[in-house]
Amino acid sequence: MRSAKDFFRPLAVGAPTPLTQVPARPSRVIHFFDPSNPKMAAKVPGMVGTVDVLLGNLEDAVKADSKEAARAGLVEIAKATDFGQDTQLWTRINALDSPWALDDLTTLVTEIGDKLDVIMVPKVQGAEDIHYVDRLLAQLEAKAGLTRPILVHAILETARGMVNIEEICGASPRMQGLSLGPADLAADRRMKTTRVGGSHPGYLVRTDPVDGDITGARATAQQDLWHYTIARMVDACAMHGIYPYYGPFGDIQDVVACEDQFRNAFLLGCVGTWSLHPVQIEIAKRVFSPSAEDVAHARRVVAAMGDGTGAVMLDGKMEDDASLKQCLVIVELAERLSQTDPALAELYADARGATPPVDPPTAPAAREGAR
Ligand SMILES: CCC(=O)SCCNC(=O)CCNC(=O)[C@H](O)C(C)(C)COP(=O)(O)OP(=O)(O)OC[C@H]1O[C@@H](n2cnc3c(N)ncnc32)[C@H](O)[C@@H]1OP(=O)(O)O
Ligand SMILES: O=CC(=O)O
Ligand SMILES: [Mg+2]
Repeated sequence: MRSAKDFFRPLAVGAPTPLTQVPARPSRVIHFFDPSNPKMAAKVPGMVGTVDVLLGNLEDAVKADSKEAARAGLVEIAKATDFGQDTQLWTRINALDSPWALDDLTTLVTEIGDKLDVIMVPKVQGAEDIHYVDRLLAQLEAKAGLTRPILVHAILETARGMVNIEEICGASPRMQGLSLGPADLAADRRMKTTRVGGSHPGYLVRTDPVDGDITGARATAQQDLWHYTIARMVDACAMHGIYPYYGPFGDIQDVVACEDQFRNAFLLGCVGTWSLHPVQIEIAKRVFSPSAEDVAHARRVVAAMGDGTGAVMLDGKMEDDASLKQCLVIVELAERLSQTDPALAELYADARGATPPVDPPTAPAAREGAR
């Protein structure tokens, strides 16, 4: 364990000073591409500005004999591309127990460290994995003369990683966030599924039999296999001031279920998700941006709550300090997204115009009468 006084000191002489807060940049959609695939690589420059994050993937989904080509391809793309202010460049390196991880880190930080915002580390098992990457990154940053620390994002995709989730989140000031890795996590937990994310028709609840007739018609409802895991991840991230993300949704054609899964994660507190195919980009951007209706309602509550204390009635519902805090989450997110997304800025400005007038705060005497 490091002393609190040392936590924000660089881990190598000449390395940049660690950040005390994770920059709050939009990351609704983390778009994966394989830098060794010429067709995908060619599309990357044209995607700048259309996604919040472009992620050059070096790990799973890149063939073993293409690992070096993917790494070299990413270096080439990063050097040749201006990512502008609104699109970040991330990478997913190979697993720390693979023969490629060390070369991934060494090459990427020394060659394109000034362009890389976040390094995603797969199959993180505990704080020791983050400590290893943390020190190595500091040495490489010092060697490369970087002035800004590269942040670290861990994928939650082993049972051990789940058990150690809090210590992973708090292992380094570099920690930017966590993503759910449902495919590897399902395998590691020995879940009996064969899908990449999403739920399963066999995971359901059924209503009780009527008059003891167990064979009669009984409604069932499919449940979310990932509810516990996502909720756990959201709490751990919130506690440590870092960001939670859904991960891959592998059924590219089922855009409807993809949207549902993303929305569940958004409602539970995730800030973004991965897109594996261009068709998932707009879904992710739409779902992880609050709706105009929610923003308009949240603004009404903020206006109605005045100094933020006490209770008021709005549309027949009680609002108070706690519901105000929820509304502020929505309003602040809308304002942040408006700074980088002109279409959302317009949408949310229109929502302001459409906002119905706020009822005057209910006077204590009137509230008495309403009881
Ligand atoms: C499960 C655990 C994990 O680790 S998930 C993360 C790792 N997996 C990935 O990163 C997968 C990334 N995506 C892909 O490899 C492809 O999208 C897969 C799913 C294989 C589908 O590819 P394909 O059969 O070519 O799709 P398609 O014919 O519909 O493509 C249409 C055009 O779009 C392109 N495209 C496809 N995916 C991307 C992408 N991620 N980024 C940029 N471009 C993409 C295709 O190359 C194709 O281009 P064109 O029209 O032929 O010029
Ligand atoms: O890497 C992602 C996963 O689901 O596994
Ligand atoms: Mg995985």
